[in-house]
Amino acid sequence: MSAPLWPAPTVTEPVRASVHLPGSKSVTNRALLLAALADGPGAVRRALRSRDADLMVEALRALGATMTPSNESASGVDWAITPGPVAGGARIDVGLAGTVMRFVPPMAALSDGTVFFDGDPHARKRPMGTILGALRDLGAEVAGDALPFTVRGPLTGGEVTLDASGSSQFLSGLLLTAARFEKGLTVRHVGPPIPSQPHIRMTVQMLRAFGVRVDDTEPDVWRVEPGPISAGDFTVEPDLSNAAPFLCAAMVAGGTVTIPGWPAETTQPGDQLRHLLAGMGASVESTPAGLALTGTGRITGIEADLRDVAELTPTIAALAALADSPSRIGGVAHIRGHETDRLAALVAEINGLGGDANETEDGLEIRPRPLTGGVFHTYDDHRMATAGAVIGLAVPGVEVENIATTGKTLPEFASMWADMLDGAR
Ligand SMILES: O=C(O)C1=C[C@@H](OP(=O)(O)O)[C@@H](O)[C@H](O)C1
Ligand SMILES: C=C(OP(=O)(O)O)C(=O)O
Repeated sequence: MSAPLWPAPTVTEPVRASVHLPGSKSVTNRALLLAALADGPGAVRRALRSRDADLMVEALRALGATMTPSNESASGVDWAITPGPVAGGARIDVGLAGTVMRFVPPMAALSDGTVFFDGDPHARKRPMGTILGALRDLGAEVAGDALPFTVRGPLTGGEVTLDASGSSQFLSGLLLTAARFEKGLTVRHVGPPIPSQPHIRMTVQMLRAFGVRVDDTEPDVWRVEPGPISAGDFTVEPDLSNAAPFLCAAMVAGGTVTIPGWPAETTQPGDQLRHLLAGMGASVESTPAGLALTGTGRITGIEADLRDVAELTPTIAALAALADSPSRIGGVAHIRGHETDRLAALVAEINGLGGDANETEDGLEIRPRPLTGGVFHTYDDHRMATAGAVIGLAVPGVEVENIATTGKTLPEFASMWADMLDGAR
């Protein structure tokens, strides 16, 4: 059965909207895991409710934590979390969530029982070998080099060397549980640069917020001291990567989109949107109501290395396909291992609408060419779906396949999009 098609709304008038975004996926899934490993009951507030976050909650429950929701609303959910001894024997569904497949196995290795992991069909293709190899080097019994696999501890920690150039999540995953290893952990990265560095800073900063001592003073070396993870009360920031398509709407249609609650300081890579989108023609300012982006409907192409902000690539590529000058995006070879091969998918779908894009060794080249309507395939990738919605704003007749795939990180995307555009059509 083919997936349903969503007729992407086209705009004819400038947009004027304020868009409240729920919590960051990356912050939510780190906070939930740290709270489940802490030394007593704690709370994670305004946590994202989405497929990836729900998979994390179920994984933590399966490993022995008690997770109780309250105050559920459009801005998220508050979790009361009581850690338990990490239990073996669990079967964990990681879905297509990188944060679940890379962050939970080191926690599972605290148990001396076998824990089984599997996920969506495409999840079996996402790279796992680096982190599973590191767990093996540290003494865990690991069967498999990709999903499905089993992990059995306990491991006591120590030192490990790995090449995290394929995903920053290999490193973040090890660091998040490391304080609970008897000897702590020293991780040394050897290889090409690690992508998504802000996500590593997010890991280190959140570990410190939970009372863990981390030394990151030496380049490419991280030392986590053994000790308790302190229970506390943690509030999640809005998801700035999911702000991307909404901010882009003001660039495509003209007008202003405001995102309330944009943090003054943050480790989220989405914060870079302020500079990236300004470089493509927007004016961006902090206002008392939030971050406000004003666009003119004209988009300038971009030459950018997106290694640090790799998850923004699909949205930037969508804008580039609507720009009036060529774009060149580099530094993102590793996103071939994201929810889908994003470089291949973006080229296929932009060109499928009559565009002019090609892959390079580590990115994309996109040249201006008028686009026409058609089906925008999404490959179960939430960011492909939102990229299709951005293109559809300017191109009549774009139909986005399986818009429900946005539920990975933003289940309300379609209704939020419609609300934002109310009055602009
Ligand atoms: O740690 C995280 O929360 C993430 C790290 C990044 O992964 P990569 O380093 O694989 O790009 C990012 O793209 C992903 O969306 C979320
Ligand atoms: C790469 C992404 O997700 P994941 O956490 O599944 O790696 C993403 O959200 O763009």
